[in-house]
Amino acid sequence: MTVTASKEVEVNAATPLRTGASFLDDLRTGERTVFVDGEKVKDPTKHRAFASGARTFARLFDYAAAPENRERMTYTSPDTGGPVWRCFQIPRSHADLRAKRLAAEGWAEQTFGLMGRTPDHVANFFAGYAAKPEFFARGGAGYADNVVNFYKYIRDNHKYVVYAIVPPQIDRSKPGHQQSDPTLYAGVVKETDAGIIVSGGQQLATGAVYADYVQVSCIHPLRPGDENYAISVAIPLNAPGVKLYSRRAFAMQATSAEDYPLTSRFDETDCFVVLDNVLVPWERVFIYRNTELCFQQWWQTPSHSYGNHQAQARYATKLRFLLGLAKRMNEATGNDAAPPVQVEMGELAAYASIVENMLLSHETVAPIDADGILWPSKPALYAVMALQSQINPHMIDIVRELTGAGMITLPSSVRDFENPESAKDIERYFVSGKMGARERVRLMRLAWDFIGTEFGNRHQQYEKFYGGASYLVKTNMYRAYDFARAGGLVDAALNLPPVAS
Ligand SMILES: Cc1cc2nc3c(=O)[nH]c(=O)nc-3n(C[C@H](O)[C@H](O)[C@H](O)COP(=O)(O)OP(=O)(O)OC[C@H]3O[C@@H](n4cnc5c(N)ncnc54)[C@H](O)[C@@H]3O)c2cc1C
Repeated sequence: MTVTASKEVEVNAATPLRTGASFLDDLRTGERTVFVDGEKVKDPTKHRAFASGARTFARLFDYAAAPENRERMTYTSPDTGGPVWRCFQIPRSHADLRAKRLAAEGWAEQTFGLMGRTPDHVANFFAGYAAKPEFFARGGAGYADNVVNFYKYIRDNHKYVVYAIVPPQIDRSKPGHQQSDPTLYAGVVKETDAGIIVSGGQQLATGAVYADYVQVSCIHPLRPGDENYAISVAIPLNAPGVKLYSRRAFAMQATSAEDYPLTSRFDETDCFVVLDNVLVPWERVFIYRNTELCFQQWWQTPSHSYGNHQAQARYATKLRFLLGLAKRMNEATGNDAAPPVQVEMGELAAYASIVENMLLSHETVAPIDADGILWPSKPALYAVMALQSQINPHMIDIVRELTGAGMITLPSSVRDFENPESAKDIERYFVSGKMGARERVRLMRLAWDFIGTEFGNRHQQYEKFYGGASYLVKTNMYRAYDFARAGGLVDAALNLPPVAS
């Protein structure tokens, strides 16, 4: 949208911040192709699998648009002068990155860290791309403009982008072009004047049911012969030929919000994406048939660092929630004051504090490059990501250990409170020293939904894999660590002067 200002300077008019109501309207009329449970979904805002998730996303939009959160959640678009989400801000100072973290925590606190791909995740990747247009220019004229223009468009119009950047797990022993059919992996199959035609499948677009665009690219290293998969493009989720296959929708199993307090609100869904001859106009192509740029886009721009700075702010929030839950459960069981329990809680608190403080370290040990762009500390980022697949299950195990049968010894559902005959016993026996039966049952249900339900278990898989398989994340850490300094110490030890006799 452009208007002419009085002094005849052309400026872009600011699009008002997106509200929950406008997001739900867009979703209702978006006509995307989503399959779940044998059904083609007409309207995700009405379908049992997605309606409650849609309402949660709507609340996030409203939270960011609320005047009292404006300073925290938005900054001023340099192009329109209007407020836009802070996740799009390209940090140029340590204070900028801190402001971005506070915004990420603002949204994460609304979901207790239980939604990973909120609209600030991939937005941060695009901020990282836009910070380094010269990287994309290496692929040829026009690609830098394409990525910057798309970034400005999604920033100034408050668009929600997700990504599918991992090839399907069909046969990992072979590269894409040697699979039984080379069009199984998402890649270019034809080039036209209007754009490229993309076909194939890609995993795993979390949040895609609710988003406006999906970035399709590849984070795995590609080999010679894989050029067709070496692309980075943005595709509207309602473009002809885009199909989303949702995994089992946990919200459909939530018999009541009382019994499944988290499942019933925070299922963001994960979708396998199928592209069936989808036309991507050239303006939405950022990398084209270039294996080197496709791989390096994550590391030679700050995209991966910005996106995962947000992810770590979300994770730190979730761990704070876990600590709170464990504490409340100990209070309910009466074990809170037991010294061995406090030792276990101290261990949990140590892990949570490491994550929190490494997040702060992203900000304080962040170098600013020659272009004035701030890069969050890579060693601090990858140290936690590399260990997350180990510490997360260990922390969950400690909570399981602490609660004994507390999350299982519960009435079958909230309806047992409604039957006077069962309610009498439940109100009498399901109490704790400090809590009435209803309060205790609600707490333990919350814990079980966090840990034990399908929703809770998917989260453990999420924390292991959202940033890639751990052997790959550890490779990122290997690349980020200052081995020269470490090796220098050993050299110094080997060259110590002789000990005087
Ligand atoms: C809940 C969830 C949500 C996700 N959301 C998204 C998303 O929004 N967008 C997105 O693009 N991706 C997302 N991902 C990540 C992504 O789709 C993959 O799960 C992730 O990159 C790992 O790839 P893979 O699952 O194919 O596992 P594989 O690459 O097949 O690896 C599986 C396991 O095999 C072993 N292995 C394989 N090769 C090696 C090797 N060379 N050395 C050592 N061990 C090896 C390791 O144990 C590894 O963990 C998500 C994943 C999950 C679980």
